[in-house]
Amino acid sequence: MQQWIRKFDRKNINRAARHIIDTVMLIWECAAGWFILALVLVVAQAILPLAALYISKLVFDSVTVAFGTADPIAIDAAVIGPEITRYVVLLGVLLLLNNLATLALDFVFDILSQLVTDHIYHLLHTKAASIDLAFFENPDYFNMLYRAQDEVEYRPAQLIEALISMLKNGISMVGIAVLLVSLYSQLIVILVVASLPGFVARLWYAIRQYRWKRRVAPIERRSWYFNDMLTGRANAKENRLFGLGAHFTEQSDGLRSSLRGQRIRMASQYYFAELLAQVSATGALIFAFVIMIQRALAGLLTVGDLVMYYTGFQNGQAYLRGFLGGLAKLYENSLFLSNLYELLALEPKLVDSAAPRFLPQPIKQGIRFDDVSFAYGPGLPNVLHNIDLTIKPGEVIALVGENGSGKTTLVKLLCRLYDATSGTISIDGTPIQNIKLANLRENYSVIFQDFVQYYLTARENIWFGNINLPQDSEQISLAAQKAGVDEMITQMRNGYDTLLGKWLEDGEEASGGNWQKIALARAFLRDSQIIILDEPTSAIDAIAEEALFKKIRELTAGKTVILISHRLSSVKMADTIHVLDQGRIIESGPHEALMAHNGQYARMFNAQAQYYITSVAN
Ligand SMILES: Nc1ncnc2c1ncn2[C@@H]1O[C@H](COP(=O)(O)OP(=O)(O)OP(=O)(O)O)[C@@H](O)[C@H]1O
Repeated sequence: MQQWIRKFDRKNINRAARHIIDTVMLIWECAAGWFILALVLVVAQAILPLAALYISKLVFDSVTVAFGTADPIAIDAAVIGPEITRYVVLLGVLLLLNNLATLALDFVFDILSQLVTDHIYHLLHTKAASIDLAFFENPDYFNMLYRAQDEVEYRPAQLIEALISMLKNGISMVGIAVLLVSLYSQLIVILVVASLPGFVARLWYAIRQYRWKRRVAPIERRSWYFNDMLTGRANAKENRLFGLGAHFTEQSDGLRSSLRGQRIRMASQYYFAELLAQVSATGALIFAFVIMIQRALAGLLTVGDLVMYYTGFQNGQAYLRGFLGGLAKLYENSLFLSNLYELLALEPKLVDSAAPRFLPQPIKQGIRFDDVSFAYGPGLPNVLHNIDLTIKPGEVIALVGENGSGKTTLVKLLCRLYDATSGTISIDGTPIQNIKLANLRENYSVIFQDFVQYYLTARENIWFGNINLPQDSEQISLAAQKAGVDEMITQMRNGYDTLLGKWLEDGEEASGGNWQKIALARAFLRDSQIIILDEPTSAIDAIAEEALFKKIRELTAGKTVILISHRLSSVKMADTIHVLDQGRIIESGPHEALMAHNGQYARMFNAQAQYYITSVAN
């Protein structure tokens, strides 16, 4: 118990209170009108049953009086007297109104929940689109995202439900409290004390469940990963060819069974606590009933009073249970929403400086890396060391080197997807941190090796390269021609409006090389000063690749081009080739100079050439 009290400390309460207020504000922001309507209906729903209870007491009393004065045999069902008739009609109207209010509230609650859930998704998506790339390479972020997303479908709805339930039951409870105090004030104490165990059980369970969910997020994500691998398209081929299906299923079953075991253990503890709460509530009801019977026998209560007080106590228990349950649920949901607020509180670190500049059009002096070093995070080793590099405007440069030598990282720094750990990257003398981020990125046209295949139309796939153009711009097919994919697109069922990929109905699948050419077309569409192609032809056949690189200058028309490729024969036309090795530039120069130098580049080039000669000879 002590441990539990420690857990339920002031900090938790403050945090929960803050999140409840935040959530109410959030509901207000996106659905003020519906929220007000819900409140009106809640008040109606709280008052109507109380009024109905009072009217039913009047009916009972009138019937008792009629029993005392009239000959029961003579009482005709059709003639029950004007007073009783009035009460019964009124009772009927009140009950009907109450049912209508309940229905209307359910409907409003449904709409309210959907509006709030959609609004939260909007906030989540806006946040995910604005934060730094670094977040997406960090498991902590994915755990946070998983926790926030896992709950977003139903937590806001539950929170609204809890709020509504609290309000409704709270108002009704006050009415019942007044009624019970008028009979015997201690009844209220019995009511409250008997309801507390249930409240405590729910609160205890909420905190346990919240902590458990935080702890198991990585395991749940792992289990989802196996689910994706088994049900997704990406792994379908390998699963079959390597026979991995059974292995992944076993892994997934193991994780799910461990999670299930933990869940069942927690649930059984909760139901045991709930059972104790029910026992205390039933005991309290019987005890209160005995007191009421004593008072009736003493002549202090009419039969109508007895029925009203007994029903009132029973209802009071339900209202109090509803109120405290609502409070516990509110607390529980606010705890879970803290996952969402934690995510929404993330702020990008890569932001504009106080007075950002714009890139000159055109760039005159070029790009400079001065003594740039970089590590992907605190405590991680540097993957780039003291890079000095100059790229003149209009120059075509190539970055080559073994896997993991740092080529892509260098380009990511230039795009300011990360900031260098030390040293400066500048364009025309201005450090890129001082250039407006949106303007900097507008000036790049980048295709990374892990380019995106959008399961949308071919047109959209290319148009995404420059969404400032109209979607029917002729430049889209020109870009496709440059990338050598126009013919393939026009031959598809709906030409540029053909849906690509097999994700949606009517989609047509493109080959790996054609997907890559479409990505290239996307890069060519963008009217930017700097073009970065990171292994842009890895999936393209050798002839198409050769043709593309031969006319790269023509295709890029005087722009600054950075090429990354492992096929050295393709990039030998670059003005300057920089060879990276373990995060350092070890050689730089045009192809001929590097060959004459007979260093690492010459060794790599000769090795590849040797392979081609051997292949041809065979
Ligand atoms: N997000 C990341 N977090 C931590 N380390 C990373 C991350 N991305 C890359 N690295 C590490 O940085 C180093 C350089 O990787 P980079 O992708 O820049 O090499 P590369 O030369 O482009 O390789 P490849 O030719 O295989 O594409 C590698 O050691 C890699 O493991």
